[in-house]
Amino acid sequence: MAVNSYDQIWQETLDAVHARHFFSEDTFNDWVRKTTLFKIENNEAYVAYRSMITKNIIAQPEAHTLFESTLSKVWGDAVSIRFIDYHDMEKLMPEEIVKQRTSEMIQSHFDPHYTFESFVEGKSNQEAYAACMSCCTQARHLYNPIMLYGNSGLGKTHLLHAIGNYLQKEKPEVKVFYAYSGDLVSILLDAMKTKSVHGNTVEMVQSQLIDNDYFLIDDIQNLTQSSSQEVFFKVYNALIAKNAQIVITSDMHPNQLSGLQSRLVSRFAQGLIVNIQKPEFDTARAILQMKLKGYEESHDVTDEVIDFLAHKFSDDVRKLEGSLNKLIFSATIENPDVIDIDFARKILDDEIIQSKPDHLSPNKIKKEVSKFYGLSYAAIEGKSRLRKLVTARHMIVYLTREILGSSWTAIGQELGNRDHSTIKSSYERGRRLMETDEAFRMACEKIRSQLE
Ligand SMILES: Nc1ncnc2c1ncn2[C@@H]1O[C@H](COP(=O)(O)OP(=O)(O)OP(=O)(O)O)[C@@H](O)[C@H]1O
Repeated sequence: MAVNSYDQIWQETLDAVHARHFFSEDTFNDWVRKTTLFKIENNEAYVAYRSMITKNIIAQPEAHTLFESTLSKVWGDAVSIRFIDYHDMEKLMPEEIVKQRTSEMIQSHFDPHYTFESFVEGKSNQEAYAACMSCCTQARHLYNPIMLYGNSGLGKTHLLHAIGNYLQKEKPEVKVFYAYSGDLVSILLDAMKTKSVHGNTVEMVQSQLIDNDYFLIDDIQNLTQSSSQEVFFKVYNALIAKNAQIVITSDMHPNQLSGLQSRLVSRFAQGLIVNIQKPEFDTARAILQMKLKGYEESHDVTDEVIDFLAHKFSDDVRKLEGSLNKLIFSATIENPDVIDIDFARKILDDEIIQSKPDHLSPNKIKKEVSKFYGLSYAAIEGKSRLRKLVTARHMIVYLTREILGSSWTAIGQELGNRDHSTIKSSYERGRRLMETDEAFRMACEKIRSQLE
């Protein structure tokens, strides 16, 4: 019988005992729950307790009888129970103890908020979303491993948890393992330490890791410890051989993963490598709108604020969320009629200053763009619609908004007092050109690098 099944049986037994209200709520949660069923052999069940208080509670004759009758029902056959001190159990059945510990070590927990439904899809992340979703729904794993890479805060962990949550709900029979790579290293190092005392723990952990249908590892770049990489390599190969799906995340492309053995990196390249980029404006906006749900009644946030946050903090969705949270929190204290751009600027001043390159100003951007296109300020600020002038204006608006997050009005002033809506549509035009016009995009990169 697998260790996990004993856990399940004992869990059911405890729940049934709990339902009888034999123990007070506190006694049950503080003492009775802290027991473990290790084994049932020859109709004898071995249950361990960790403190004498627990023992005194569970071994009273009436309680003992209740446990035995309940466990017999759950087990499907009459059993008698031997309550044993955990440390004695360790001597009696070291192997079971080790199995128990390793199964505790590798249990996976998924954040219930990180689901596919709560993930906003956009051009920047749609491939990653589709790859993760399809590995859950398709019977055959077409891409193995799937590797998601991208900067911090762009939703990689969210997608791994979304896979876990989806599978737990839709396919509960499937076994899913998730770990942050640093935790996986600790699990493996712990196993290596206990090896000499209780048999080969590493092998046990290894076989429990392989006994999964989905294997999700977050931030693989931190798996730098070499003996852990050895074990990981074996586990990885065995999982691929049995067609278990592997999904890995990293903050960089596998080719740049310097701390990992090249044989591992080359294996990652055999699957599907997908880049997650920073959310484009519309996606950042949609993320904010979604995070705002539930607050609409109590807080009126203007569209301009949403646009402002989406421009300013889209490099990292964590910062995007954080800025919105800070606004909502401050609004709860200061109680403004509406969360408008002035309120947002006042509250987020520190964040804006931190993320704004301090050597830059709208004027410096105008200067660099004018130089690049060989145009005078007067021509740029004037009314002529010559193509080169129009392009330069789009470039100034686009860069000033992207880099500095300046308001439409401030940018308009820099461009000969053009109005708010002209600047806004010029920015939209600039954004489209970035996607469709290679020359514009390359010019933008060149100017940006000059500015930096
Ligand atoms: N497209 C999205 N839709 C909704 N929420 C998102 C999206 N992308 C990121 N988030 C949210 O942003 C936060 C940071 O995301 P996450 O932790 O998944 O980033 P990450 O890429 O794993 O970063 P790191 O490499 O630092 O671990 C989370 O709260 C997540 O829910």
